[in-house]
Amino acid sequence: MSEPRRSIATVCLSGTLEDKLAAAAAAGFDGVEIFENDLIASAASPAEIGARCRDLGLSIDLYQPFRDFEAVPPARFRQNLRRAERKFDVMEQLGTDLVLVCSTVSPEAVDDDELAAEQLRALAERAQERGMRVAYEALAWGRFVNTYEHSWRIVRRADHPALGLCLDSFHVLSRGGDPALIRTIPGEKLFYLQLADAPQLDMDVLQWSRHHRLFPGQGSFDLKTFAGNVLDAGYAGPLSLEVFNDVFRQADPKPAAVDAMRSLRLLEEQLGEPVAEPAPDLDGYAFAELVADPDTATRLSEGLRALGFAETGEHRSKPVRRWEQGGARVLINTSATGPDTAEIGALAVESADPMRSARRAEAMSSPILPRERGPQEAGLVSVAAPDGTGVFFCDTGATDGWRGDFRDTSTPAAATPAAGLITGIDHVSLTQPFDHFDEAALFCRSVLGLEPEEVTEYAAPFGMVRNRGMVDATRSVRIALNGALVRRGEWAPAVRDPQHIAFTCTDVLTAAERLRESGAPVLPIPDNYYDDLDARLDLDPELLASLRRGSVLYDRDAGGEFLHLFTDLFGSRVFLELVQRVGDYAGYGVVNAPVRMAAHRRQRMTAFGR
Ligand SMILES: O=C(O)c1ccc(O)c(O)c1
Ligand SMILES: [Mg+2]
Repeated sequence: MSEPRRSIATVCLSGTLEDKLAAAAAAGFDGVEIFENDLIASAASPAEIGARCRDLGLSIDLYQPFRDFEAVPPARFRQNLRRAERKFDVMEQLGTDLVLVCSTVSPEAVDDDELAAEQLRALAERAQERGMRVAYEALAWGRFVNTYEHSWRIVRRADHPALGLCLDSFHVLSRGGDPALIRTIPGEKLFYLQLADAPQLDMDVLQWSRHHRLFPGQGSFDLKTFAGNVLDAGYAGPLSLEVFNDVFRQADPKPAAVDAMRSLRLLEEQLGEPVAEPAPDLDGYAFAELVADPDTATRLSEGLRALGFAETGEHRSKPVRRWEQGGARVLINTSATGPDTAEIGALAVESADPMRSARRAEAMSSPILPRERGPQEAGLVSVAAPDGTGVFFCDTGATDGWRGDFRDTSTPAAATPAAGLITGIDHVSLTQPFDHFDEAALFCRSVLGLEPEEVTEYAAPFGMVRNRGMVDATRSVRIALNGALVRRGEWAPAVRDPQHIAFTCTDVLTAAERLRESGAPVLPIPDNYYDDLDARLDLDPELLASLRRGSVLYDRDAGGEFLHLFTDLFGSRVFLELVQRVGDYAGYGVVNAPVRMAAHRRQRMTAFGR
């Protein structure tokens, strides 16, 4: 397969037609499908739009959709032909030669393949006279034609060189269709390929299609097999994204188009295209960096010390200090301007080949961030996740590694009672801005090579929340993505977009005991929670009493158990967690998140009287 052309339907993106074209071009697409409504609302003439696209380096690969054309009575058919000629005029000015006709949903249409084929043939004949072609697409909810097999029977019957098929992965896979037969269709009859993923939802297929489509790799459709069959059949047109999605329709089109491009590259990679070097193996976190104002940083430092961390280094040129315990490393950067400010500025992962990680990121539409670098400082490479969090690729063991950027300040660690129980970073949890949840998952997947885990949705005090873990093959790097299911209202109490670092702890109950004695800022968990644990899980009374005493939360799954505790908030959104996985527990204690959220709300109310 030679490098395919990449195309995107304007319906995928938010804004006016001009906004959409600019975003598609900036993200590197070769072409667009112009959705009719976008053109109709534009003040630019079709010829001007055509010229704009040429200036931007975009071809117009398809004009769409032309609806309710076929299998109608003669009077309607004459009107439809007239309508088609007007659209051919538009296409001529745009400079495109392919129109998409989707299978009829009209109440006037009749169930007559012969008639449908005959009328489509007449349309193709008119198109051909004008140097154009018609791609017939079976909508999953088409009145009579709703499978690609059926649309192919009609196209074959019509037997006209200017009539072929448009295959859309959504319409085939949403109905559980078998894409294997695509391979039997001659490649020259496959005029166009539209790609969309979707989450597996049990709902009306039209609603599903119009609101919930996703870019490839964001949902659960097997697009690799689908697109592979289309290419194997000899299809030589563009790979085109056609994603109707309520969130993307209102999201900034520039990053959305970049995300779309990333999704196509990931799919091409799955199809065997060498679009990027493979993601190197990861081996845990090198560090996590918290950026805070000086006051909040002081409280964070005290919090880390209470958890048993020791300050071990000071950055040579930046206001950053290094804290460590076991394999857990946290940088505290005091460059934020307060008040009450702390956030996770960056994550750093151990990469088997940091430069290869960086090249892969660039190939996956995540440019390397420019970085100021002082003398004697390592050439660390980082990229930005969609939410702005920096991601560094490190080789901590290397002689010129990031540690050298710090002057050692190791003073004998203050003998904090909890010292020694923390061994590393288990996961980092990031709340995604509403518009970026699926984008973040795709970033983790395509750039970092993490695999997505199950999506969990739960009702929390301030709204529905989605959670999805992203994890590497050896489970050494886990990122927990969280996001609201609907855009958050103005009623926004408690913690906005919380973020936290979860440390691996060898014994959370002992840690809790010691932290309690030392007066560390452990988040208090109410009795109701423990009464319910007892009712649900019938835990050993002694264990239950220890959990309750230490404000330790508990969960279990098929693989094992999970004990965890949280700290209070530092600033308005950051907190820390100690976690202990017993056996093969795979989750993140999501079931306990609502209790934690309400507890943080109480903490904020007490601290600020609001
Ligand atoms: O939802 C629709 O109407 C619609 C229109 C054109 C398409 O290509 C499609 O897949 C769906
Ligand atoms: Mg389609």
